[in-house]
Amino acid sequence: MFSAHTVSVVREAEYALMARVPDGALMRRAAAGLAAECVRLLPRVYGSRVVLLVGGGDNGGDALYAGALLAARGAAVRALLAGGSAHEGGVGALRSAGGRVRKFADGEADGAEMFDADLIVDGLVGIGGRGGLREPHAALAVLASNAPVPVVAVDVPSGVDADTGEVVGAAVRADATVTFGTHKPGLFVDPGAERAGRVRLADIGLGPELPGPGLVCPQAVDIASLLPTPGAESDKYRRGVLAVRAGSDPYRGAAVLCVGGALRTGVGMVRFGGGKGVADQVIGRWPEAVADFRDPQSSTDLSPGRVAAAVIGPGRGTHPANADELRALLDSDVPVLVDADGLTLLTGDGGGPLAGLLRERTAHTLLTPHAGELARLLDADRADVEARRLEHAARAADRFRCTVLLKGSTTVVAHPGAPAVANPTGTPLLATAGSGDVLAGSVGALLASGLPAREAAMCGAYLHGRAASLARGGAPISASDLLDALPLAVAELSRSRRV
Ligand SMILES: NC(=O)C1=CN([C@@H]2O[C@H](COP(=O)(O)OP(=O)(O)OC[C@H]3O[C@@H](n4cnc5c(N)ncnc54)[C@H](O)[C@@H]3O)[C@@H](O)[C@H]2O)[C@@H](O)CC1
Ligand SMILES: Nc1ncnc2c1ncn2[C@@H]1O[C@H](COP(=O)(O)OP(=O)(O)O)[C@@H](O)[C@H]1O
Ligand SMILES: [K+]
Repeated sequence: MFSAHTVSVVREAEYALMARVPDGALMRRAAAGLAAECVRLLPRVYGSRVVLLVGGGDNGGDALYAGALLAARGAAVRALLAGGSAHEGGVGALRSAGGRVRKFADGEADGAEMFDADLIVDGLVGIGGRGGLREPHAALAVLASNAPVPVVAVDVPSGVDADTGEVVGAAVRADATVTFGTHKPGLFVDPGAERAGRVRLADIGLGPELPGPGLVCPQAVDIASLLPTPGAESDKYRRGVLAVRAGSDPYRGAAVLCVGGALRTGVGMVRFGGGKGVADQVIGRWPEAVADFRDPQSSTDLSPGRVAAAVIGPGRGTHPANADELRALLDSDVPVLVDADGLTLLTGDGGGPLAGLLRERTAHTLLTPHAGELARLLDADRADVEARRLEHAARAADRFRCTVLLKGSTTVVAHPGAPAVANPTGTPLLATAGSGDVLAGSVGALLASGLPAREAAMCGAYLHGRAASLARGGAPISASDLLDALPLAVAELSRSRRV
């Protein structure tokens, strides 16, 4: 599990560590880690051309000391200083090692050194960056991103907010980022994650000073250890029965995809509740599902003994009868996942009785909105939700006192009082109709297997993203392809558990 800490936490930890180590030791450790990554990225060090982009703070200092280490090994290192001042010790070290330093003039559009370089090191701003990049930093960031040369970012790509991943205006697009002491949340959450490239953590001895993380990014082994596996004594009831309330006459496919997502993730049984037209379609595709034609609003089917969890919403409709159905589910003691039309009902909940029920629930509850749905739930702007995904998911989790999985370019999971989760898997190919219905079924299956909502959400999002990558080897996929690939993703994780 990768851990990330916010800037204020990192600063506090750094102060505590600095009190115990000699002056300048941390920067030298950081520079050594950065230089090692540069060596990995260069075809060879001796005779290579390295350009450092250097801002006025310690981020620039790291770049300068790393440049000095490379210059000492025979690289031709040039530093372009953005602004009037730069870390004095770093400038001195680079010059002593044979590197050259020049100021990048305001309004200069050239930066020719960059286009001839073998590597560009982005030391414009790190965790001290505030707001969008100013000039000449912004111009340098654009030139570096356009040069056909690998870029390594120091601590965070300049222009990316380290805490949120937000990008306002120009930002460096790095091939690799060397981050110090701990990961920063913005390296795992888009749009920042997309700018960071491959992220490597350089140890500067900060670990003992750090409290628990603010955000985690689970890896295959973490998901594998959470994933329920049937044991010798398992039967279909012990493995978990999932109630699916998805689909309606106009949207029958949503029911088929949601039930399929559950079955292909692994569940004891799916009980599908809905009208005859849609139920026939579900059973036609998935004969192993059990169709329930009883009044869907009746809560008699919702005792925890009968079903272990329920999914409601995909393609279900937003009529008053659907609101009654949702109310009955929220009123039960069964873990519930609310998606799509279920979220719309929550949004249009005049006076908030449904939201009130949500807040009072003691059973696990999970909302799975995309950015548009979350914006409506919070009465916020969709663009703001996409720019600052963690903040908005956390706000919804606090407001509704439940777990929130926000879908999109980076899927994030928020749960009151627990570290946020950034999902590392997935591809933009997932942006295709019906893939959210598959996710809802898949996460529902994990809830029914007994995982708590936060863990079910992180496992389901991980599997869904892996399934998309495995489905057609990078070619476009449809939601149905995801169903075929989900078992491959589960099997891949099972293998990683055995290693
Ligand atoms: N504090 C420590 O113990 C350590 C810090 N380290 C490095 O130090 C960095 C933090 O250094 P600083 O606190 O000096 O901060 P930074 O160097 O990240 O940024 C501050 C500088 O950037 C300028 N700046 C801020 N926002 C800007 C914007 N939007 N446009 C243009 N210029 C902007 C400021 O005027 C200032 O000159 C870390 O990211 C890391 O690279 C490492 O050396 C490890 C140890
Ligand atoms: N740009 C993207 N990159 C990665 N995943 C994405 C992207 N856009 C959407 N997704 C994923 O695709 C799925 C789409 O779900 P959703 O928006 O509910 O669509 P639908 O309602 O058509 O099923 C979600 O799992 C989401 O995280
Ligand atoms: K940087």
